[in-house]
Amino acid sequence: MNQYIIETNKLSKKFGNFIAVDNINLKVPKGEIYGFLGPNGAGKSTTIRMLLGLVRPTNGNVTIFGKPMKECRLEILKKVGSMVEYPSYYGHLTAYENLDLARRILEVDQKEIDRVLEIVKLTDVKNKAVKKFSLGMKQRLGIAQALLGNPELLILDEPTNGLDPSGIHEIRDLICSLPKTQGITVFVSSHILNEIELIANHVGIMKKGKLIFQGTIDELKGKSRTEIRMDVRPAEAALKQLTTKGYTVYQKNGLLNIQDKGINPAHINRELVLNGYDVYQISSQHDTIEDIFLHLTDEKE
Ligand SMILES: Nc1ncnc2c1ncn2[C@@H]1O[C@H](COP(=O)(O)OP(=O)(O)OP(=O)(O)O)[C@@H](O)[C@H]1O
Repeated sequence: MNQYIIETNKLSKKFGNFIAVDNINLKVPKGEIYGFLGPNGAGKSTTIRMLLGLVRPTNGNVTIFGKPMKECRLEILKKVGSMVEYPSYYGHLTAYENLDLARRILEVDQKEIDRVLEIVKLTDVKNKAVKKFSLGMKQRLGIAQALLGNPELLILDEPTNGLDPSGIHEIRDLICSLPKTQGITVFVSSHILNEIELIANHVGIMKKGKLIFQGTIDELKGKSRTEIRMDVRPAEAALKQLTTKGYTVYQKNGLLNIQDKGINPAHINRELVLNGYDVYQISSQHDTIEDIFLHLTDEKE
């Protein structure tokens, strides 16, 4: 079988003349947590709706479990669990009763209810009315519902939206456990990199409908730039010296700055000192992964 659980080929969606999703080629490896990132309006939800067959692509196609969505929709969706909006429940019914309704519609065995409640750690409160649940508990119940029938793939659209830090923590731990304990591949969207960085091994980053990055978290970190700041005198002459050596240098507030990938402050320091410049101060700073994300998704760029 194909090594990718989800693959899209030039997947696109237009609403009138507006291109919400523009030619994206997603590759989601089996057994991994794939973080689907991007600012609000970048096209994440529209993509997810196409993955679930809820929205028809304008162009391109979706392959899940190696099968084409267009022809094998029902067969595929039997093995996919999803939570794409705030889940809605009957507040006066218990967690168990709500899941019982859902599992009847899905035609899965009643035993599934206790299994999924255990995974999301809601067994102790299964007989409590859902109206008494916190938002975090409701989200966990939504994930429990998505797990009914033991899917191979779970698709979650912003599952931590609106949660407090402890609720976020609970959902994060739960998502992290799923590939290991249940062998499930998880595709999860978020507009917050920090959340995804802690759980995902692979990420796709959307900006204005385009997939501008796809790869591992380590590959994303590899895009980090180093910024070197120096107090060198005389500054003008030092700037010329470094420029002739091929560095792109600019002057700001009397200091010289170089911003690039893979530059070494020790090499620059040596170059300056050996050529008779006085280096009063030199510092280097790496982009954090958050800086890289903001830089990639910056609307101005
Ligand atoms: N049915 C629709 N008709 C017209 N435009 C739409 C429709 N659905 C989405 N859009 C537009 O497509 C763009 C992408 O929306 P989408 O919801 O996919 O983004 P998103 O990345 O999920 O952001 P958010 O997190 O805010 O939902 C937005 O500009 C949105 O206004």
